[in-house]
Amino acid sequence: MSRKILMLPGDGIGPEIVAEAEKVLNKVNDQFSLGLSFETALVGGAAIEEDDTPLPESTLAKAKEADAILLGAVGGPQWDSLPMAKRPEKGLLGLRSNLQLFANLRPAILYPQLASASSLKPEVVSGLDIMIVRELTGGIYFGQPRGVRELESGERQGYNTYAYTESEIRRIGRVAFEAAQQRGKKLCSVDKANVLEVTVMWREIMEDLKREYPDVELSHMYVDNAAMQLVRAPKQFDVIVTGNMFGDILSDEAAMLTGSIGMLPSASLNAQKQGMYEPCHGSAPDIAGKGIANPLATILSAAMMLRYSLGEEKAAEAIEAAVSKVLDQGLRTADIMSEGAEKVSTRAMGEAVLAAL
Ligand SMILES: NC(=O)c1ccc[n+]([C@@H]2O[C@H](COP(=O)([O-])OP(=O)(O)OC[C@H]3O[C@@H](n4cnc5c(N)ncnc54)[C@H](O)[C@@H]3O)[C@@H](O)[C@H]2O)c1
Ligand SMILES: CC(C)[C@H](C(=O)O)[C@@H](O)C(=O)O
Ligand SMILES: [Mg+2]
Repeated sequence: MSRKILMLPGDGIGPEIVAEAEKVLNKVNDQFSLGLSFETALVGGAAIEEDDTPLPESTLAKAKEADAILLGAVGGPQWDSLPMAKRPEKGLLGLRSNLQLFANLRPAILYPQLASASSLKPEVVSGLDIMIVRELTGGIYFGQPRGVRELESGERQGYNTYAYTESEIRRIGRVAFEAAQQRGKKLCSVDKANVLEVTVMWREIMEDLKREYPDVELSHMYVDNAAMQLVRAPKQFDVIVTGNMFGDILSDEAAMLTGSIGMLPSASLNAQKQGMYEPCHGSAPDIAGKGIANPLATILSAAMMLRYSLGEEKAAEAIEAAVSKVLDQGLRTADIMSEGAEKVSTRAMGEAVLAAL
């Protein structure tokens, strides 16, 4: 059985980190006889340069055919002045919406070896293991109408629409309840139901779903409080479910609890469990081309791919164990460096994971 993996390196540090993850995937492919075949395509700024569009038809076609996709990152300052529809980020958003990848899983796990790399006190974060379930194809990211219009006064007004249908909320709610059932059985739904009608309905639907999952303890929290609680006492959370934009923000915040955004992987799944896997961070233009980016979030995203889209739990665990081993060996990229550790490059970190496999 051959399974197709599409690699989309993208921009900035994307190609550097995807190269390391690809080596790791190749190695487990051999070790576990996974029958994976790889293809590469352009997305984001790299595709704009080549094809004048952030999501070429050929890339979308390959993405639809693939069993799973591994994406590096898109974007960069050289494309920031383009009109919204032509920006690199539209390539990523287009993939998410075209493939209906509505369920974004962002686990924030603190490796014990990195307790001192977190900006929070070790006792606050030690043992941290939370899962943020972010809705990814709706909400204010995709709501219509949107744009910039001119008012009668002649002043310009920018506007976006925060909208969710009941079915969109229900399907992400189910993913989150099921995730909680397989973990600590606690689900916190994050909203702004004291101000926004759409999230009043969100809260009602989560309450309604609760009856189908009597073993899960459901709580609700306003997003501003959630942002605060995440740094005050993050271990109170097990699974968090929230909309697209709140999830974007809270997951970057959660990343820092684990020491660095360079450690946070993600899975974006559709109803068929086809998935796109990517680190939560961006293209990091400030360090691109220097060979110092942390490839572990991307390597851990490859492990999530094996687990969620390909059903290869053993291979996924092998990668995760290898990552843990290189951290045990004291190897650190600059972002997670601490006293007494050995600072290594992107490539050296990738090679160390390979060796640990
Ligand atoms: N999924 C994606 O493709 C994605 C996600 C976020 C941002 N972006 C895009 O990336 C560009 C830069 O955005 P930003 O600066 O806000 O966010 P960013 O995540 O790219 O960078 C934020 C900070 O984290 C650091 N960082 C990020 N990843 C790292 C890694 N693997 N190792 C070490 N350090 C790392 C960067 O050096 C930077 O200081 C923008 O164009 C943005 O739209 C893309
Ligand atoms: C690049 C951007 C469109 C994207 C998002 O906002 O979803 C990124 O920040 C992410 O978290 O994957
Ligand atoms: Mg983000």
